[in-house]
Amino acid sequence: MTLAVASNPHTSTSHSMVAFEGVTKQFGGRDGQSTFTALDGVDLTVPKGAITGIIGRSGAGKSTLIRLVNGLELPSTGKVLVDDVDVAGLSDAGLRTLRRSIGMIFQHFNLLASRTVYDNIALPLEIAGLDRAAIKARVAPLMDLVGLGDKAGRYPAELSGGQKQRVGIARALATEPKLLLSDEATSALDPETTQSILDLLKTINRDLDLTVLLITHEMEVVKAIASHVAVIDKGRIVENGRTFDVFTQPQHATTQAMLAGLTGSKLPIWITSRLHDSQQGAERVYVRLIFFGATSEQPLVSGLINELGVEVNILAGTIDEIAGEPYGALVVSYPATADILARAEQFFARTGLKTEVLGYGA
Ligand SMILES: Nc1ncnc2c1ncn2[C@@H]1O[C@H](COP(=O)(O)OP(=O)(O)OP(=O)(O)O)[C@@H](O)[C@H]1O
Repeated sequence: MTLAVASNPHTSTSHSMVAFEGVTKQFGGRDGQSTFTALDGVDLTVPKGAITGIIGRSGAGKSTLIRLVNGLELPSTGKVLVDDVDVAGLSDAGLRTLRRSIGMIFQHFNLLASRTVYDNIALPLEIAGLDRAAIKARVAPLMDLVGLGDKAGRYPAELSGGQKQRVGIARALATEPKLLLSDEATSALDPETTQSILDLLKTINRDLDLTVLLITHEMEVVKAIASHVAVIDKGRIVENGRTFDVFTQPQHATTQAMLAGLTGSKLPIWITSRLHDSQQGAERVYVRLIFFGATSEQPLVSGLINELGVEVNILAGTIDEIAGEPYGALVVSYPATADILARAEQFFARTGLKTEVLGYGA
């Protein structure tokens, strides 16, 4: 572990690869300019060995957050620790060592057009002063790992977007980093290519035990591979935790808005238009049934129908996977008589099925 320093005996026992502690970042303020607060009191830990997503809209502060990790920016107040080392306290040599231990991939790949695939991947190793034999020993297996074993002599202009990002990933891995930063790495790719790059990142995370911190504005990316997520809005972390928890029970309005449609939370207009809040005189109740964990594997819809002894209409739904865990949401309606409502409540309590009453209607 290249970053371990003698003054910190706890480095190997820490569970966080990156820790933001009360980080604020302001820009401007000189020559009469007004200051702009890009990050405001950010507290966040990035667990070792996991894939963590930071999601937010354009201008939320994602790039600033990532640039603080490799010391391209320094916090105005607070601390950024990488493997327990305070980035702001590093000497130039320490900063160079830090940057070699952090790989980075970009939305537009940032390959050198005049260099072949092999030479692009070799570049960080040349800069680090490795000899030709050592470079070859490192680059050849990396090309195989990213599936470009037969493209060594090709130039970036001869590659597809997905292949370019594979070169970017191999280059990022050349110095055997412990942390990979991904800045919108799939935003310029089509959905199918995005999926193949996300699969590759997942494989690398697992096989190389590499911590991944990715920033994105695409919920799909987080949902597909990130076990942990932080939602950033106007420079503040408004919500964070396990992706499954945040996506199935979003607490903040920004998260809810960004998730609309992704996890079956947005209802079709033909349903919302017939709903009202009052139970008074309503014929039917509209309920969202949420399946996850143990409840995703049981025949609970047929159980509900049997229990109530009336027809249950299924109106909308989604069955999906979030960060590798099954998740489903079904919107159903059934008669809103006192007896049936009470029996449904009992059924939900007994089975542990999570539900949400959406409203009442005809
Ligand atoms: N060097 C700088 N000087 C002044 N303002 C800056 C600087 N860097 C970033 N900002 C401002 O800080 C805010 C956050 O920018 P940042 O690039 O971190 O957002 P982002 O979430 O990555 O957005 P995007 O997805 O559009 O890249 C923006 O309003 C931006 O204009």
